[in-house]
Amino acid sequence: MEIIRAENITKRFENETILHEVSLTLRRGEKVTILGGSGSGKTTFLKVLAGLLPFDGGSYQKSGIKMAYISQKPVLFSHMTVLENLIFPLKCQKVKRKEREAIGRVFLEKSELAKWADAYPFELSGGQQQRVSVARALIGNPDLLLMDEPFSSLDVRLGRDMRQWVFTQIEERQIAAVFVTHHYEEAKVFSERVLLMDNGLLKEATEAEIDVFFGDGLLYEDAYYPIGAWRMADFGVPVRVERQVMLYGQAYWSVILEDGTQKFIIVDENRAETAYIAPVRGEKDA
Ligand SMILES: Nc1ncnc2c1ncn2[C@@H]1O[C@H](COP(=O)(O)OP(=O)(O)OP(=O)(O)O)[C@@H](O)[C@H]1O
Repeated sequence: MEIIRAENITKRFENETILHEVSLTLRRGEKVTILGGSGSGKTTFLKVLAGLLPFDGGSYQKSGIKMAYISQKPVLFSHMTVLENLIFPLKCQKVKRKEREAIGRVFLEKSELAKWADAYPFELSGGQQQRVSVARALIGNPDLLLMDEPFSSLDVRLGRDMRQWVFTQIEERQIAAVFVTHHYEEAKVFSERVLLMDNGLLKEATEAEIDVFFGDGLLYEDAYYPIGAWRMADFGVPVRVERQVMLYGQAYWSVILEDGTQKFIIVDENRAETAYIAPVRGEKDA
């Protein structure tokens, strides 16, 4: 059974078109991952699906489902305790106080937050606040979970444990989910369907494109260049710039070193004095 159908969604901010006729249909319990470069429009699309942003063109239909949205950064009510924040969705669903507090305490236990039940958000670290956000999204028993890199602010162990817990909940309760991530393992493990947002266009991603996205290679003019391990260039090395290659919004430069070898480099715009040099086709980095 279809739960949402978004067709040809166009979204503009001022005069710039951010989403170009993006379509997505989801069935009950279906899980998709969306990958894409920074600024490609993933968050914008997720917010449109969540009903948090209006759109300019296309159509969006939902069957009467409960949705929850987990943003990159936690958004909690500052005047409510952790427990009150957590059980807010149950309050909206008119679950009795005693019952919702009991459910809340189980969720607090699962998210290793039991001792913070009566604390206020400002007393928690960013990672702890995010755990409250994640638990709050699940507690209301959603049919569809929209997740925007929810585990990226957690440390490695907690991120892994939370991810496992959320994935298990999604599986057991047949929750449909749209998951935006930069994490290879998350994308592969989580869903069979991986979509790629490329400058506001959403398309199915091939295995090769997924590998490219995760920095394992560069597809250019039908050739595949492994670029797995980045090396920092000595900026003193003179290079002759050949051409620029655009890939998922990222500019690579093909350059020739003095000894004639060709390299692909990414110039880190935040640190103009550094460049990252990648090995060219066939070359394995040490
Ligand atoms: N409220 C806004 N007003 C104007 N422009 C916006 C607004 N929100 C987002 N944008 C622009 O829309 C584009 C897409 O942003 P979006 O946050 O959807 O990207 P993203 O793919 O989620 O990126 P990231 O992976 O870095 O989170 C960006 O160029 C961004 O600057």
